Amino acid sequence: MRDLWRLLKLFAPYRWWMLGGALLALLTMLSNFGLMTLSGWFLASAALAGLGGYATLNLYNFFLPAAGVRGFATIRVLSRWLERIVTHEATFRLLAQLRTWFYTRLEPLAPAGLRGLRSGDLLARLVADIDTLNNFYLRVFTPFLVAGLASVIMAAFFALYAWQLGLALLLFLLVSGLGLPVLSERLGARAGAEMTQIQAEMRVQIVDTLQGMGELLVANAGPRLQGELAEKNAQIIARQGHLAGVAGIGSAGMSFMGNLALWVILLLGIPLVQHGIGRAMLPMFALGTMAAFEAIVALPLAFQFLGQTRAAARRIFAVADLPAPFPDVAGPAPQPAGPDLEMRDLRLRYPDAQTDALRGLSLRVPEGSRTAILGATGAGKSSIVNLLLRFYDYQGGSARLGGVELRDFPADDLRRYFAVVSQRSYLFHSTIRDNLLLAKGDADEEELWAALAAAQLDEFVRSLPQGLDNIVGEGGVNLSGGQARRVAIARAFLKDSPILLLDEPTEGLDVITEAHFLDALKALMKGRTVIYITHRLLGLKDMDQILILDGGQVVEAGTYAELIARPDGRLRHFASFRTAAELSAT
Ligand SMILES: Nc1ncnc2c1ncn2[C@@H]1O[C@H](COP(=O)(O)OP(=O)(O)OP(=O)(O)O)[C@@H](O)[C@H]1O
Repeated sequence: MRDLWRLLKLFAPYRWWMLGGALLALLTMLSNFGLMTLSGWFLASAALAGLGGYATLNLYNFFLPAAGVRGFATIRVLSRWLERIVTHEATFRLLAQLRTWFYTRLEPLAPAGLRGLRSGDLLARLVADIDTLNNFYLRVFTPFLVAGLASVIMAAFFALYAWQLGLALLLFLLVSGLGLPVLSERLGARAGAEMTQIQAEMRVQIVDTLQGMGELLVANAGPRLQGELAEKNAQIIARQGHLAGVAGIGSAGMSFMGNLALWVILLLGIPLVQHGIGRAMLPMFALGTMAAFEAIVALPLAFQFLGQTRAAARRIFAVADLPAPFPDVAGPAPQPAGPDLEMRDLRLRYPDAQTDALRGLSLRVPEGSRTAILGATGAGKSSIVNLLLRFYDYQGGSARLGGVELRDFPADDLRRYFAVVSQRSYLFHSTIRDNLLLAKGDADEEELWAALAAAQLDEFVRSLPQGLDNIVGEGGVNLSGGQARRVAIARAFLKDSPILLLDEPTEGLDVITEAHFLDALKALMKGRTVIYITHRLLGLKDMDQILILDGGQVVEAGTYAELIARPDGRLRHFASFRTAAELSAT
């Protein structure tokens, strides 16, 4: 229940929308009850008046009850219409509120704090669990509130005429509205929980399978995975069958109780008629009982959703409550003296790792200079980028931007100083325009084209049927590797940050594309402080310094000319290997 209470608190800004929708639903329910009871009484009275002959007919006032019936019917239609509008509006607002709230909780966690979660699991929580929570208002909160209030009001109405009838109706509504759903929930709880679990596992497996589709095809592992998925599917179908059976028992039970209530009310009512209650009252109670049951028919489903909502709330809050991997500072942004970087004796260890990725790293990158970082796989090059962007915290030493410790910047503010072009620069499944606007949301058409021109991609984009509005496909599949990276360059132009981080930007490109690509990069480097992480030789001569990393430390530093001149130097060694490898590849 604590989770549901927390959910309600989260929805507090929209409480008037929620209450408004629920009260309109109550009005619909009560006007239906009014319509049925008044119609029952009216028809019976009219019939009795007819039986009494002409004299009684003249005494009988038809007009007032007929107007009442019309009034109730009109109110029922209008309130239902308004209820739909208000509850839908409330639902959309709550959904938006939930998604933004969850995203704001998730953002500070990424990437370090989300390491334990698989992407399929996260996706399920983001999409399916949030949707389930969204059911809370429409399928749990409103039905319970309406059923509770309507039952009391309807039973009180019966009790005005005879307390026995009011009590009987209330008891029937309580037993049917709470007892039957609780029984159904008990019967279906295990299957429901198992189904949620299997569905979650299946979602994780499907996302994983889709991501690794190429490998699976090559390894011919498709049939085995299909078999596993079919097995899970069969397990889900079996649970669905069980739940459908339970739902069937629930709705049959509800019908049975409704009819039983009708009989009991009639049996209680007949002696009351003999003791003075008007005869026309009996049909009124009968139809009223049938209408009263409409208030509780949604409860079995509400109970089912209650279970699902609690499970989804638990899962969502479990992620939202994950501790931030390191505290982010709030408050005014510090003012660094300039875009120069200095690291001293820096130590970085990834969470759960046994050893440090950076151990005692020291380097200095003066403002406006160009630094290349070389090193074997695992030497710690990308860890420097992770550290500068505050994706991970450092445990020892110091790292400063313009004299200010990185830890003293709010992370968002620090990231404004950096633009990144890497081999993994991600393109979203959207238009080229949207992918560019990511870097500068308010960029106008002219700025976008200027950035594309600087990245030497304008001609290509102009040649596309929809130009800037062409879809790039998931991860940029509709673009070549070189084009996708030029979009990343254009983004960096738009962002216009003083420091440029290039993390193996030409990796995977052929030699000619690489040379052209470097031309576009050179334009981007102009006037900026540059850190260029690479496995390639191209472009190294233009660097002011080259740092060679090994085991998370700088082991050699100097200009290209200095380092290549060292007979036993690593650059020389690397260059001979690289040239041999590049030659043998041609
Ligand atoms: N997100 C991470 N979580 C845990 N360990 C990591 C993570 N990223 C890197 N490491 C580890 O930290 C060490 C340094 O990795 P890093 O990616 O910085 O090396 P690199 O020099 O960039 O290598 P490459 O040239 O292959 O990209 C490696 O041992 C690696 O396994």
